[in-house]
Amino acid sequence: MAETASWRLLLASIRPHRRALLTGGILSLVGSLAGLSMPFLAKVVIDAFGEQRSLVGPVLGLTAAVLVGAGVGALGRYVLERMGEGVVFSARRSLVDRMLRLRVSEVDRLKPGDLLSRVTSDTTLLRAVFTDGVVEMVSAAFMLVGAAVMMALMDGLLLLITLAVLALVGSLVGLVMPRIRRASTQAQVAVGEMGAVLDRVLQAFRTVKASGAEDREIAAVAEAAREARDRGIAVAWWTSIAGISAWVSAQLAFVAVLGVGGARVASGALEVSSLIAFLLYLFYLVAPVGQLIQGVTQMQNGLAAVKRIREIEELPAEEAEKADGAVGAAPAGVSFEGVAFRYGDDRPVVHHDVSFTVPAGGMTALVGPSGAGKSTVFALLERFYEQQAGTITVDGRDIRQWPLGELRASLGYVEQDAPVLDGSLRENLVFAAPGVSESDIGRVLALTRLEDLVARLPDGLETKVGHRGIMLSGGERQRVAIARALLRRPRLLLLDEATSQLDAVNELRLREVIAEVAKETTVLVIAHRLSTVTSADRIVVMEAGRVRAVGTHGELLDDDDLYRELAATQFLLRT
Ligand SMILES: Nc1ncnc2c1ncn2[C@@H]1O[C@H](COP(=O)(O)OP(=O)(O)OP(=O)(O)O)[C@@H](O)[C@H]1O
Repeated sequence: MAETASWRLLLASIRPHRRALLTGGILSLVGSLAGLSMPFLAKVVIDAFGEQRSLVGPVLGLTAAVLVGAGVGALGRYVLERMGEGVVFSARRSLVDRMLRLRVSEVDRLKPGDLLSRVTSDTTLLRAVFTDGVVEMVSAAFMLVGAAVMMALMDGLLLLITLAVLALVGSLVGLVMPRIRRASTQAQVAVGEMGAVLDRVLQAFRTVKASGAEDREIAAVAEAAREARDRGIAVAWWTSIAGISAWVSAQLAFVAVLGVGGARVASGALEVSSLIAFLLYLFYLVAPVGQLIQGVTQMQNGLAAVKRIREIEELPAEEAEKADGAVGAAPAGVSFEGVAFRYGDDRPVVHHDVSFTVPAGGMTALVGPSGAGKSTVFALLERFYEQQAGTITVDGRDIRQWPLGELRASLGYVEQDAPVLDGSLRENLVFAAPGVSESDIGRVLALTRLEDLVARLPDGLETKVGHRGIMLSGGERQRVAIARALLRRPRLLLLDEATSQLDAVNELRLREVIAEVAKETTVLVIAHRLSTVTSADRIVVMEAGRVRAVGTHGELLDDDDLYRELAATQFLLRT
C-alpha cells in the first residue's frame, strides 16, 4: 500500500518533465539501436571477408553505426541528466514549500537536522531514479528484446539456453532488491540522524564546549555516520551480489552456447559467422543486464527517498490564507473564554479554564509562576496550536473565523528569546513588512531607542548581525525584535519579556518603549519585571492553567496572596 503511494509520487514528479523524458528516452533508444546493429554489421563484414567481396560498404556502415550510436546516446544522456536536475529542483521546492507551511505542532515533533537532510540529500537520490533508473531500464529492456530477436534469427535452440540463464539471474535479482531498498532507507535515516545531532550541537555550540561535551557529541555524530556507512556497505554488498550473479550467468551462458553452438556448427546446422554473431550478442547482453540491475537498484534508492519525502508531504499543513491587504490599524482587544488546551493527547493539560478580557489599547501584563501557561496564551493567539475547548477572540471575532494570514498580520509577536536572523540589521527590521518606507524605519528606530546602536555600527543598518544576531547584546536583540514586530503595524503586540535581567539602562529603555507603543496599539506582555507590571493598565495573574485574579498592581498587592508573593520574589520588589 505504502509502496503504491511511493510509486505514485515518483510518477507524479516526472509528469511535468514527460516531454524531456520522452525525448531523452528516444535518443537513448536510438543510440542503443545503433549499438544493437553492430554485431549484425560485424557478421556482414565477416561474410564479405569470407566471400572476398568489397569491405568498404560494410566497414563504413559499421563506423557510421558506432559514431551515430555514441553521439545520439550521449545527447540522450544529457537530456535525461538535465531532466533529473529538474526533478530534484521541483522536489526541493515543493518540499521546502510544504515544510514552511507545516503546523507548529508538527514541527515540534521533528528534528530540524533531519528535515534539512531530507531537502538536501534525499532529493538528490531522485535524480538517479530517472537517469540511471527508468530510462536505463527501458533502454536495457529494449536492447534485451532486440538482442533476443536477433538471436532467435540466428538460432532458436541457443536462444532458449540463453533465456533460461537470464531467468535465473532475474529471480536472483528479485530476491536481492527488497534488501537493497531496506538498507538504502536505513542509510538515509542514518544520514538524517547525523544531521539532527549536528544541528543540536551547532544550536548549543557554547553550551557543548562549556560542558566539555565535545567528545560525546563527536561520538554521537560518528555513530550515526557509522550507521550510514554500514547501511551503504550493505547496499554495495547486495548490489555486487546482483552484479556478480549476472556476470557468472553470462559466463555460464557463454560456455553452454559455445558447447552446443560448436556442435551445431560441426554438424552443419549453423554457420560459423552466425555462431560468432550470436556470441557477440551474448556479450552484448551483459551490459543491458548490468544496466537493468543498476536501474532496479537506483529505483530502490529512489523509492526509499520518496518515502522519506512523502512523510513530510503528508503532515498536516496550515491553510495558505494570505492577508488581502485591508488588515485595519485600530488597536484590537482580546478575550479568552473558558479555554482548555493541551499540547498533545498524551500531554498534561496546560490551560484548564482560562478566561480574561483585554480591552483595545493600553498595556496588559500577564504574570504567574513558571509553567502557568502564559506563553501558551500567545501561541494560541497566533494559532500555532488550536485550543480543545472555549473561544478566543481578537477584535471581537473568533480567531478561527479570521483568515490565518490576516490574523497574524494583525498581531506583532516577540518571542522570549527574541530571535534575530542571520543577515543585516535592515533585513531583520523589515522581515515582517518588506515594503515599509525609510521614514517608518526611522520612526520605529527612534521609538525602540535603537538609533544609538545604528549610529555605532560600522555599516549602520546594513551591518551584518551574525547567526542568531550574535553581534548584538541581549537587550538590543529584544528591541530589534520589537522594532521588527512594530514595523508590521500590529493591532495587538504580544511581547514575551526575556526572563534574564537586563541592565538598568536597557530596562529603562524597554519600559519607555512599551509605554510609548501602548499609546498606539494594544500591548499584551508576559511580564517578569517590576517596571513592566507597575506601569501596566491591568494585570492578569495566571496559576496552573487558570486565571486567578485581574487588577492593577496596587489592587493585586492588597487582594492576592500569590501576586504579593510573586511581587516580592519574582519581580524583586524593592519596598
Ligand atoms: N511546544 C510545547 N510542547 C509541549 N509542551 C509544551 C510546549 N510548550 C510549553 N509546554 C508545556 O506547557 C506548560 C506551560 O508552558 P508555558 O510556556 O505556557 O508556561 P509559562 O507560564 O509561559 O512559563 P515561563 O514563565 O517559564 O515561560 C509547561 O509545562 C510546558 O512544559
